[in-house]
Amino acid sequence: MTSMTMNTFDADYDRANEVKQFDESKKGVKGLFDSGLTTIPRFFIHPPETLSELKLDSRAPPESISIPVIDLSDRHSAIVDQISRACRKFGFFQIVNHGIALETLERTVSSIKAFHDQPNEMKAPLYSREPAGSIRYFSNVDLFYTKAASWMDTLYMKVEPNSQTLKELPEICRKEMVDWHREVKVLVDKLTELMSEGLGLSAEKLKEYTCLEGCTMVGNYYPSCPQPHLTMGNASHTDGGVLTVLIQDQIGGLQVQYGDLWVDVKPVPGAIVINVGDLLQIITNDEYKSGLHRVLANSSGKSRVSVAVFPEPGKKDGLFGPLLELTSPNKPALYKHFTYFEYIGKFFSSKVEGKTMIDGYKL
Ligand SMILES: O=C(O)CCC(=O)C(=O)O
Ligand SMILES: [Fe+2]
Repeated sequence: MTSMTMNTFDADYDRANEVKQFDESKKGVKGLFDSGLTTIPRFFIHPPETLSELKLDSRAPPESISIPVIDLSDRHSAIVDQISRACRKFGFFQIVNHGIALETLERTVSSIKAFHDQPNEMKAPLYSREPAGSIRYFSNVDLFYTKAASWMDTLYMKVEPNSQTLKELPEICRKEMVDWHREVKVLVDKLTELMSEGLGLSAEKLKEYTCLEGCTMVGNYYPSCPQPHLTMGNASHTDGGVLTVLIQDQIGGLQVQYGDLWVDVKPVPGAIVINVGDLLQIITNDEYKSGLHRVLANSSGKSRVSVAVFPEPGKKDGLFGPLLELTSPNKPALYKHFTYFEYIGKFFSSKVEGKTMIDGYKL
């Protein structure tokens, strides 16, 4: 343990005050980066356990362990089979030949980059942690809960069920995000069918059960970090929802845990990353896995951008739990039932790191 990492957790260090000042500046990590700093503020330094694990990165996984890239123009049965296997093994896969133009993906990512690259005066009015705010920007969703902040800023956009909020999107990315939202809805429809078939269920089953009428989109921005070995881009977590649709630029840094290895989700031009969320792991009674993932602090010299879409169940009073079809005397339900309202309330009042909603509902 170096003295520097020890200092982070020193009693003398007025962490609470530094974090508060950072938040009140409304400038985000981008603001820190623009100030030209060469050492990161201490509250970004991750604990020794996390940092020592980063050093193990040289243990690259064997070639045979890689996140599948699935060709959606393949034979239907082959696609279902590959998706089913990827959801069971990693909870992550990428898709190509999905019918969405490369140019559309690039425009979406560029528009989010343009939002974050604006002068601070343009973004500061949107900086907020007000949970009810549909369109807002912040650095670290869990800044006041987490032990160590991560080197990222986020534009948060809750665009459904109230689609009027699409009109409130920042002008600089409005058209692009409206277009992306439309494309993703069609894609999610198709994916839930394939994932449902991959469980041996009818194509419509998962869609009907989850009723994905809500939607949150996030535009993540990871400025280059002067001390990438001391922090994270995005601390390890699982996503809480049913599935996540993610696009990333070509910089890289997203990794998925498999056993005790971290496997890269390598940027593939034109590919879309899909991952299983905690709710889907619960619904499928552990047939599908919600993959633990993280993003390394970016040291490329350029800012990394990703755009994640989280479709959400529309009915908050709806009950969720393992599907009856996926339980049997040999494999009883592993989770209790709960309302989505209760679930989402818990989700937003905890830190991101190591987060999993799974444990709270185990029987
Ligand atoms: O930036 C990435 O590649 C991943 C983002 C992510 O995990 C998230 O927004 O939940
Ligand atoms: Fe995530």
